[in-house]
Amino acid sequence: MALANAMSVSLVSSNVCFGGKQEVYSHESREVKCKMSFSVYIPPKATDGTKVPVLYWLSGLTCTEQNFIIKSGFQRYASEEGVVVVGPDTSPRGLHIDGEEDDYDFGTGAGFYVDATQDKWKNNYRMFSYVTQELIPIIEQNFPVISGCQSICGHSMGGHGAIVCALKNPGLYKSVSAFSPIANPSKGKWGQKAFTGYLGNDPKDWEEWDSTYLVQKYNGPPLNLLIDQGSDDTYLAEDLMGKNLVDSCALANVPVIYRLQEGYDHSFFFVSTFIGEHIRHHSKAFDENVVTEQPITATTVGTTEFSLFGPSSADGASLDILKNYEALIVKQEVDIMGQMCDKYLNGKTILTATEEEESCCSCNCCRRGRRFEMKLTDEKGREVLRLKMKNHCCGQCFCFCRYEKLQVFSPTDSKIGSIEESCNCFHKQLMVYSLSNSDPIYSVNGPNCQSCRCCCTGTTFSINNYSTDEKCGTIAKKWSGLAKEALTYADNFCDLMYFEKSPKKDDDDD
Ligand SMILES: N[C@@H](CCC(=O)N[C@@H](CS)C(=O)NCC(=O)O)C(=O)O
Repeated sequence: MALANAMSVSLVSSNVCFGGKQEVYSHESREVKCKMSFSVYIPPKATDGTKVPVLYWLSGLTCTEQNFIIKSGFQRYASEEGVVVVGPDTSPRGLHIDGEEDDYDFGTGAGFYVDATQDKWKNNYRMFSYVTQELIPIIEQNFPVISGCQSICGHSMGGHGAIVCALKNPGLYKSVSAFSPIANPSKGKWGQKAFTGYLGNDPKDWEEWDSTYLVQKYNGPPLNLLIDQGSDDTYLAEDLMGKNLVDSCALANVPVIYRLQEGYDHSFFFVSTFIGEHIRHHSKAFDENVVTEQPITATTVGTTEFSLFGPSSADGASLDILKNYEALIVKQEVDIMGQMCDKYLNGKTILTATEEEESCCSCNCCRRGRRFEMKLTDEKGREVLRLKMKNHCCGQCFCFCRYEKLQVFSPTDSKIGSIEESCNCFHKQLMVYSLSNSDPIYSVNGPNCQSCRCCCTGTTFSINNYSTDEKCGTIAKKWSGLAKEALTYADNFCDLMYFEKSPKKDDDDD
């Protein structure tokens, strides 16, 4: 009976939105010992009671449960992806604790998602336990969500709160994302003020609530961590310091995609621009068949790139995922590759590329110019990378010096790099670019024959590090007959790609 009361919620408002319902509820909270409000968006897919995954949203300083539901426009994407979205208030309210209402960045509207230890605050300012322990069962009891299928994201104070909730509860969330998180609160003025008040004067005690320290100890399943940060955010240098968290992730070998978005500020205009991408990121993580985790960091849309393998590493970006694999097979419509695979790939870690989409030109002369999309999957069939080529036919069908550009994306649709065919009439050369570098990171060098695909029985392409010219891989192209060669674009690209250990790494190992 006591449990039923603890779980009961009262409807405050309900509005139809993108075919679903945007609602607000209140309830008496066990953890923060006052009445709390939270928002719940129920997508059309779940309005008949069908259970769907749930995404928790944590807002920033000064917000209630209202700001996000009014300003971000997230409902369009939650409706499309079929995700329930829950957004709690940012602190307890109306407790008449001395000093509670004095500042916008402490007390009311500024709970910082910690469990306070200081006398004045410790009975009520328990937003961490509220979000991670009290709210989840309340939502599972009262709304159509799949138990245990949840992710978390947030903005600023809430962005950091989301990361801390995930770091302190390994495996509780399938993925985590943040907009402009207060990433190293022990070092910034917002964080120092709040932590002193809630946690006391000893900065050592703050480390338990600071993501930049916590990530060093993280030892759980993949976090699937995505962070967006505006480059023109006025709080970036003194309060947010996302780069500290990224560097800490690099040291701890915890993957993070950190995107510095050129020109954006700290406002909900920024959140509303990228909230669709975040919801899709979480939606992919709910799908067990997709690897949202990349072994490296960090894409940016602007000119800056952080890499988990050293801030100025030229081959940063997620193309490094290929280093985890020893070979890539391009799957063909007539699978003679099986025999080859058995022969050459026994015991190797492999990726398989499958062409996804064929459209536009069916005429043979245009087929190299048509749009296509190729999925690279690991041995468990989980997507690791995606290659896309936009349709750029026609008019050039008989030009030998065709300029082609293949875009490389992560499974969550972040652009990682590109592959371009250089304009050389005598031999085939492909250049592999990461996002921020103007120079290629690898070159793929074909034989000295433009039309080799029509006359060779087997061909080898070498993959070289562009700056050192060291060979780091091979593409073995096996001629498989005219009928089959005409079937896919994929087999024009390569049949079998071996990634050799780079000579430099071998040296290091010695
Ligand atoms: N200068 C702001 C600082 C607080 C702020 O920027 N809050 C962000 C989160 S850290 C926010 O979401 N504000 C509410 C809104 O924009 O609707 C203020 O005094 O309100």
